[in-house]
Amino acid sequence: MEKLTVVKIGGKVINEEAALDAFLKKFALIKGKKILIHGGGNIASDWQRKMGVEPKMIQGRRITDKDTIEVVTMIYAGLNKKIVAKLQGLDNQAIGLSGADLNVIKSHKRMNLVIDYGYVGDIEGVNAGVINALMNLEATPVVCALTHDNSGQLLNTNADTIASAVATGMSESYDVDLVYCFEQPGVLSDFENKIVIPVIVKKDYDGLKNSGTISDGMIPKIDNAFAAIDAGVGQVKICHFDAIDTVHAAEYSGTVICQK
Ligand SMILES: Nc1ncnc2c1ncn2[C@@H]1O[C@H](COP(=O)(O)OP(=O)(O)O)[C@@H](O)[C@H]1O
Ligand SMILES: CC(=O)N[C@@H](CCC(=O)OP(=O)(O)O)C(=O)O
Repeated sequence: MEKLTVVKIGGKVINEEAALDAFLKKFALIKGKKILIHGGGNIASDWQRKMGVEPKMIQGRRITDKDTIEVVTMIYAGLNKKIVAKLQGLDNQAIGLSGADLNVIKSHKRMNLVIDYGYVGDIEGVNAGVINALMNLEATPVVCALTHDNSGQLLNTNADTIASAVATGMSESYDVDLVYCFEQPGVLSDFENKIVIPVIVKKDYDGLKNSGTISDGMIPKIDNAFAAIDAGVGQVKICHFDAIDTVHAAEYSGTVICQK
C-alpha cells in the first residue's frame, strides 16, 4: 500500500512564527502524499480574553456558544489560510479546508444531557474520496478544526480528533502514519529531564495515567491515537515539531503508540 503521512500541529506551534516556519520548512520536504491538520486552541483563547470573555474548557473541549463559534471560525479558518500561504511559499501545492469544504468532514452537534457544549461537533464521517482526489492533483490538504452538520452550521471540533478521524478514513486505501507534533520531545516519563517513553502499548497506558505520568491534554491525544490504531491505522507517533523530518528515519527519537 502507498504510504500517507498525516501530521497534526497544535496552537502552541502555530502561535510562534519561528516555530511554525521551522516546522513547515521540514513538513514541505516530506516525500509522498501528506495531510496537515492544525489546531489553534490557545490562540482562540487569547482572542476570547482580548474580547473580555474567559474561555471555558471541559475535558479539553471548548464550550462553544453562539459568539464563540463566530470567533473560532474566524481564527481557525484564518490560520488555515496563513499556513497554506506559507506552504505555497515553500513550493508545496496546498489546499486549505474546513470540514465544510467539499463536505470533507460531516459531524453532528454534540448531544450531552449534562453539559451543553454548544456548537461542538462529533465527527460522523470523513470523505476519503474527496481527500484522495485532491491529493491526486498533487495538492496537500491542510485541515482546520471546523466541521459542519450539512445543514449550514459550522461546528468546533478538536484537532487531535480530526487527525485521528482523517487518518482512520484514509487507512482503507493507504498505509497511514499519523504523527502528533507538539512542543515536547515525545510523551515524557520525566518532565524535568525530558525523558521520552519510546513505546506505549495499550496494556501500559492505564498504569501511566493512574500514576499521573500522563495527564491533561496528553490523555485525549493518546485516546485519539489508540482510536486510530483500533480502526486500522498502523502506528501513531508523538514527537517534537522539530523532529518531523525524522518520523520515517531510524534516528526517530519520539514516542510510538502501537497495539502491542
Ligand atoms: N507525559 C507527558 N508527556 C508530555 N506531555 C504531557 C504529558 N502529560 C501531560 N502532558 C501535557 O500535554 C500537553 C499536550 O497536550 P495539548 O496541550 O492538548 O497539546 P496540543 O495543543 O499540541 O494539542 C503538553 O503540553 C503537556 O503539558
Ligand atoms: C471542541 C474544541 O475544543 N475544539 C478545539 C479546536 C482547536 C484545537 O483542537 O486546537 P489545539 O490542537 O491547538 O489544542 C478548541 O476550540 O480548542
